[in-house]
Amino acid sequence: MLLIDDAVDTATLVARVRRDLATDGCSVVPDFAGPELRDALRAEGVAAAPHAYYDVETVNVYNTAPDPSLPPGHPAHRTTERGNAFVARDALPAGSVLERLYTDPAFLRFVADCFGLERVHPLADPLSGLVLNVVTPGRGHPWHFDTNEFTVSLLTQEPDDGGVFEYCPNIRTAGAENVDDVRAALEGRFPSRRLALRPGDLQLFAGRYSLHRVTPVTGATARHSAIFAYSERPGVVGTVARTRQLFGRVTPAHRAAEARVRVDRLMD
Ligand SMILES: O=C(O)CCC(=O)C(=O)O
Ligand SMILES: [Fe+2]
Repeated sequence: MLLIDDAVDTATLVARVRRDLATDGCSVVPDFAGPELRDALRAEGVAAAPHAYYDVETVNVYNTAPDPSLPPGHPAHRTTERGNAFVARDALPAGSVLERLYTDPAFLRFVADCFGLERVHPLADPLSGLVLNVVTPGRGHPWHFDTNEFTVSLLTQEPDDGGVFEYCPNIRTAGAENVDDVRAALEGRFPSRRLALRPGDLQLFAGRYSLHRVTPVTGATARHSAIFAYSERPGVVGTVARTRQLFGRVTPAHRAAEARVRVDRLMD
């Protein structure tokens, strides 16, 4: 097993994560990666970061195009600049700890158990399944919902200051957008939580229902986090449009597969 030590009482850990996810949509396993792995992960992030695709994009929390037909005051009208940048999976070296962890069968089992799923699969997407999220000083990752129902992430480098993960637990559901609450959150009038993440901490998060952001990074050090995306169905590939936005390019696999997994009718 990679990273998951046989000595770890996985059943107890999974039970705790499931409780956290049920109540908050989020759970953190502190020190998931021990000191030696932390150094390797940090080095992998630092080596990969120059490959990040920078394009300051104007986005709303749903990552949707402007829609004048929505009523005035709808949170979709409110836009900000997305200042973070992603390194695509294919820019990480083969055999990296991140790549091995992402596809490790024991880790897949652990993730599936934590989210109460029969199985999870690494995405078939050559770019977006495993990414490094790079937030350089002065930039942040603004409030948004994820397209994926759940993600797993691992902080590989901590900023000197700022760069805090903040979220509004389960502010929307599969059946209800709750736009009044979302608007209140964007105006700082809705309860949120802040996570004090340290390098090596594993975060399991239901990001489709919990509005979240990374506050602007200050100081000299960039914030790096590895984001692991999984799907319940094998073969999931992102859309051409979204892939181009995130990485500035697409692959033949994206052109070949414009269909994608949808489990609800929420805005993107
Ligand atoms: O980097 C993080 O901790 C959060 C990233 C995130 O929310 C995302 O990539 O959708
Ligand atoms: Fe997110």
